[in-house]
Amino acid sequence: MTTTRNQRVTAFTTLPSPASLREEFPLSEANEDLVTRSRAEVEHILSGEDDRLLVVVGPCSVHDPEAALDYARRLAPVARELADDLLVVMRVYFEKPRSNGGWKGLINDPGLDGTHDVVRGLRTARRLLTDVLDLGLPIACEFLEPVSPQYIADAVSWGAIGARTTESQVHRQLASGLSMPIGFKNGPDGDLQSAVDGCIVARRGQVFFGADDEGQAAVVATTGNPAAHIVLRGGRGGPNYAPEHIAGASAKAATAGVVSRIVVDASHANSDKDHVRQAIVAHEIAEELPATPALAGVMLESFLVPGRQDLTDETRSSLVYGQSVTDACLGWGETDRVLRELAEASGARRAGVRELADAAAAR
Ligand SMILES: O=C[C@H](O)[C@H](O)COP(=O)(O)O
Ligand SMILES: C=C(OP(=O)(O)O)C(=O)O
Repeated sequence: MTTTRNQRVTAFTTLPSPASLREEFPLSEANEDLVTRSRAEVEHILSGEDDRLLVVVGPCSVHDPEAALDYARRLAPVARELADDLLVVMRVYFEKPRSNGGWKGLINDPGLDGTHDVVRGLRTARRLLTDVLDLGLPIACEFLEPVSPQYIADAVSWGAIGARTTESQVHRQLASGLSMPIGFKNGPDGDLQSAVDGCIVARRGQVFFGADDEGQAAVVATTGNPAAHIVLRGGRGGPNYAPEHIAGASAKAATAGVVSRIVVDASHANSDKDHVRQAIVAHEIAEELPATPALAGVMLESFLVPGRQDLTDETRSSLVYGQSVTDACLGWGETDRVLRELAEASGARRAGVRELADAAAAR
């Protein structure tokens, strides 16, 4: 007997249903409130109703849930302290898009060793999400696999569609149905139009292939996501975090009828993936912030220990605790300093806006 089916498939492993995993690791009522409230706060920052600065900060990728939680325990009190000026959302990224192969994140390969125990990855991810929420921190994720959001998105307050998938119809459709604001990165080559187009498509209701709560293949119909917005992350031609880049992107977004406030990623091609440079970029953004009204938020890649390390068969058992195995990150000490610098700049911008409003009211 010959067959034309699945000639290159070696295995199908059935996943637990999203509903059963959520039942195993449920969100408490307090955590549901936190997710709902923080999603609304992000939306209000994007619309300008909330004049604080959104800061999406945390490891490039989670490879060690204990170290990520350790990081969250340090971030949570700082986030609370700076909450008048910043809305801090922690990067808890489980899915990594790779340029030319490599480890694809904790959900895909929680053992970091090519064993790809995805069911364990989903459980580990969900447990960490609930632990981070328990500390009072809202969560940011990149969504990469079209079905994985069903397992984790209820815990997420800000989502990204990454540079490598911003042109993908599958990801744009997915964003149209996600319950939180979604940032579309500009393309790896620096192309802004792909992010604008992503926002346009995501704003509209879509019909596409997906999975329902029971994990059953389904046709998904969505309302559209009005909070889809642009994230500037630099490109092959260089960085794009300067005030003129932000103003240009904002004008382009406004013309296209999408959210015109912008998030800037201080990492990736805006800092040439150099964590030392990332702190300089964040400093420049802070300096310009009072005169950059269209800037809604900043993304930082940060972990406990500065820099990055290679994940290989040789290093797997002796990895440095709290250091990134993907992109280089700011260390905790520098992160704390940068967050305070951004809070001060955001405070100055808020005071300036209030002064202008008072002056207008007095006229
Ligand atoms: O943020 C992470 C990385 O920039 C992205 O996943 C690509 O990484 P790579 O170029 O090392 O594959
Ligand atoms: C992969 C990421 O970024 P980008 O899509 O901008 O490369 C990321 O933020 O982890």
